[in-house]
Amino acid sequence: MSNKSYRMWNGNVRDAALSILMSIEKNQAYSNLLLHQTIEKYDIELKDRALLTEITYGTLQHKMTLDYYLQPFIKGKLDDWVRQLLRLSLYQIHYLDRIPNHAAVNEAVEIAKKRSHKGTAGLVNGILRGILRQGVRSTDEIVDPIERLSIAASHPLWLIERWVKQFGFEKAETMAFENNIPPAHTVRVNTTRISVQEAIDMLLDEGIVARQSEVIPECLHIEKGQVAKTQAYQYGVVSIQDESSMIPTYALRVEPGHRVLDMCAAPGGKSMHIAEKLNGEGSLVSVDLHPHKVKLISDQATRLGFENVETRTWDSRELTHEYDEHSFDRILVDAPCSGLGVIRRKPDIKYTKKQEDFASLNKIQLSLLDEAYKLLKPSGLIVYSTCTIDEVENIGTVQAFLANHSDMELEELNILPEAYQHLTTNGMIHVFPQDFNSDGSFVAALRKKEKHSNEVN
Ligand SMILES: C[S@@+](CC[C@H](N)C(=O)[O-])C[C@H]1O[C@@H](n2cnc3c(N)ncnc32)[C@H](O)[C@@H]1O
Repeated sequence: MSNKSYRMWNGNVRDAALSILMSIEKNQAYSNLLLHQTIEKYDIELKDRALLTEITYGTLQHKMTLDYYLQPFIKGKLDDWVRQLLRLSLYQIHYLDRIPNHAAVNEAVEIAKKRSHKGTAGLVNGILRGILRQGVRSTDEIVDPIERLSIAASHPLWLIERWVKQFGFEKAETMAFENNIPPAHTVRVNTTRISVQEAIDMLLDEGIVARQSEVIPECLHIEKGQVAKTQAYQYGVVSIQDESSMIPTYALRVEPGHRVLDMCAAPGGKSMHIAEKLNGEGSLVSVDLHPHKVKLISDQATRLGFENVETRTWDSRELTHEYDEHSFDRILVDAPCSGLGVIRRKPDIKYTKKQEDFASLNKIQLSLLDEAYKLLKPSGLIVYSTCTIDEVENIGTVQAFLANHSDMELEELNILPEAYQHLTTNGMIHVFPQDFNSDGSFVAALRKKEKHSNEVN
């Protein structure tokens, strides 16, 4: 059977989920992008869209647990697509109460018939009916607690071992299970245009139910409806952004009139938050490596109506070729990272990241910070942020940077909203997904001293 002969969407949700999962497994696509593209391309209706998203994400999130459940029922080798079909069918049987078990089995058998022949359909039928009769084994049977957590929460063993070492078992366990829960939907109100209450009312007029966050004042939690298609979004009243992604702009202490640089800016979420804080006074240069990504930043600036945002396609490790040293009051380095804080949005991350990735990321992060240092005015501020919770990329990178720059020091994060204060230490904050139901992230604020200590006297 060639999976390639299949269109992503032929009107059957499970069949589409199977095709998407196959592409992700072969590393041909990222889960969030492929799902989004498929939904948009085929204009899949709301009901099917919700089920397709749930089955695709759920199967991916629980992949290792599903394989553990399936293993006793499988004799011999299976084609990849058959295994994937079994996983997504068992996901529905085990995790989704509203889908009758016989419907999940019948759908699987029909798909197997269409994609192959009666023999495969019989095999799928036999395995799934065997599971319905006997039930699945419990992960409690796994003796070693770290191995058990790895299977029960479906995260690779090395990752659980790493987290237990860095944060202790309890925190690692909570985070691993939290990663399998759908993320909150949040937006940021463009308070240069409208008050938070006016934004809530405007969204409600379009059928969107939103409430103000108790953490960041300009953040709204969306409780019902899709914001991306609303006029409130199109007219630049709100922007879609995770709440913890709003922290770096606070830490940057942007004031109207500042000259600000965002060195890793695409798709532009934090850049636009900075532009809102500038409120039309001062300027922002938003840089990213790839032209197609830089276009996304310009599109956002146009949507929000900011004229003081300049976008550039450049390698930010070489920005001193373009700008004089000491040019900027504020610099954001929202660095490329492993993304371990956003596993809820992109479950494939937990299976594709490798131990060896951390060293190369650490190197890029430090090069970006070194370049930022040169471009920063004396007494200016660099904010280093990531969407990972890994200590090597976070505290590790900051410490290595500080060791090489004696005139830089950590700046207290007392500027952050009150709810975050208990998580800040020495100018750094680590937010875990379980803390506020937001993405996991890290932020450090680094101030350049007025004069280098060697220059005193
Ligand atoms: C975490 S994302 C930034 C998200 C963005 N700040 C936002 O809030 O929407 C990191 C970005 O860094 C960019 N990047 C990676 N290496 C870079 C480099 N050497 N120079 C400039 N941008 C780079 C990537 O293309 C990616 O868009």
